[in-house]
Amino acid sequence: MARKVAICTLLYSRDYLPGALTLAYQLQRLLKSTVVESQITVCLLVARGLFKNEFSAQETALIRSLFKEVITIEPLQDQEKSVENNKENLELLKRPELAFTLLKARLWELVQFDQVLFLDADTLPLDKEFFNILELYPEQTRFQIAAVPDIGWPDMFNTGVLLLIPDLEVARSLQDFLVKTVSIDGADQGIFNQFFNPVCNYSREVLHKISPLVEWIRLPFIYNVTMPNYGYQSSPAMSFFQQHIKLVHFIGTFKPWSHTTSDYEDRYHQLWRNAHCDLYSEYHLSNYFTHLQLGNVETDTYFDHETPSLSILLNQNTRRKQTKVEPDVATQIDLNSPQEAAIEEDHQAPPISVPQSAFKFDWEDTDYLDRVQRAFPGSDA
Ligand SMILES: O=c1ccn([C@@H]2O[C@H](COP(=O)(O)OP(=O)(O)O[C@H]3O[C@H](CO)[C@@H](O)[C@H](O)[C@H]3O)[C@@H](O)[C@H]2O)c(=O)[nH]1
Ligand SMILES: [Mn+2]
Repeated sequence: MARKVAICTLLYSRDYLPGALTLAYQLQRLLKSTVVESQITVCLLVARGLFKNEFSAQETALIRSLFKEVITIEPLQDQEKSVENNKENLELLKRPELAFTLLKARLWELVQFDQVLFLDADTLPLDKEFFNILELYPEQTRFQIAAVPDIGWPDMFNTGVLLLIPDLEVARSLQDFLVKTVSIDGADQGIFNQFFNPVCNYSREVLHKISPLVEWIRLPFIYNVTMPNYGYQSSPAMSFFQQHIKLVHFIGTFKPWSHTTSDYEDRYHQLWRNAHCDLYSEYHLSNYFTHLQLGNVETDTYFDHETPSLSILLNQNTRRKQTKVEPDVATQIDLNSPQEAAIEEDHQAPPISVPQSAFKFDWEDTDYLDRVQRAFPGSDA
C-alpha cells in the first residue's frame, strides 16, 4: 500500500498567510503534473486561536480549498516558559516573531501519516523533481531527521525543510526537551539541532557515544537553497547548479510578500511572484481577499481535522501496544503502525497523566547535557 505522506507548513500569524497559500498552490500544481508513489496530503498546521478567530469566512474557504487538511494546534505544554527561557537568544537573532516556531515540535504527533515533509511558509518548490526528496531515505527511522545544512552555521541543519517520521514517543521527548533546554537561537532551529544533532555534526563517532539513536541525515543543498545570502553567496555555484535547484527558501525578515517588487529582482523572487500572481488570478483574488469569488473552488472534499492531545494519544498508543522498545540503533519497531484514526476527544477533558514510556532517550539521563558539552573540541573537560 502506498505510504501516507503529509506535506505540511505552519501558520501562527496572519502575516505569513500569503506565503502559506502560495506554497500550497505551487505544491498542488506541481503534484498535478507528476506521478508520486506516496499518497500525499498537503496540510496546514495552524494555531487554533488564529484559525478560529482571525480569518474571514472567505479566507477560511480559501485555506480549505488549497490545503487538503487543516490541522489546528494548541500551544505546547509550558510554551510560555520555553518562550521566556529562549528570549535572550532570540534577541540575538533579532527575530522576536520566531518564538512560536517551537510549534513545529507538534509535527511528530501526526502519526496518521508514515512520513512528514515540513516546509516553511517562505519556501517555494520549483519543479516536480522536488518530490524526489521523498525517496531519498526510504529507511529513515523515527530517531532521524533529514534536513539541509544551514548557511549561517553549516554544522547545524536549517529547519525550513524537514523530513521526519512522526512518533509519539519522539514527540513527547522532544517537547519535554524544549521545556528543559534553552535553544541556541531561541527558536526551533536551535533546539531541534540540540536534540537530533547534539554535537553539531562534529563527529559521528562522538555523537554515537553520546546518543547512539538520534541522527541528522544531511540532505543536498538543492532541496533548500536559502536566500538572500548576498553577504556571501557563491554566484558561480548558483549559476552552475541553477538547473538542479529544487526549492528556494526566503529566509530572514523580508519575505517576498512583505516588500516592494523593486527590492529584489532576482530570478527566484520573480518565480515566487509568478506563483503568487497565478494563484490570485486563478482564484480571482484581484483585490487581496476583499473581492473573493469562490464559485470555482471545490470545498466539499476538504475537512477540518483537529489533533487530539498528545497525552490522550500516548495513552491510547500505550494501551494498544505493550511492546517493549529496545534502545537499539537499528530498531525498526514501529509504534506507528497500524495507527488508529485520530479520535476526536473533548479538549477540555481533565489532563491525563502521560504514561511512563518503555523507552528512554539519551538526553533523559541526568548527565547527558554535560556529556554533550564535553564532546565539543576545546571544552574544558
Ligand atoms: O510570525 C510568524 C513567523 C513564522 N511563522 C511560521 O514559522 C516559519 C519560520 O519562520 P521564518 O520567518 O520562515 O524563519 P526563517 O527566516 O526561515 O529563519 C530560520 O530560523 C527559524 C527559527 O529557528 C526557523 O524556523 C527557520 O526554518 C529558519 O530558516 C515560517 O515560514 C512560518 O511557517 C509564522 O507563521 N508566523
Ligand atoms: Mn523560513
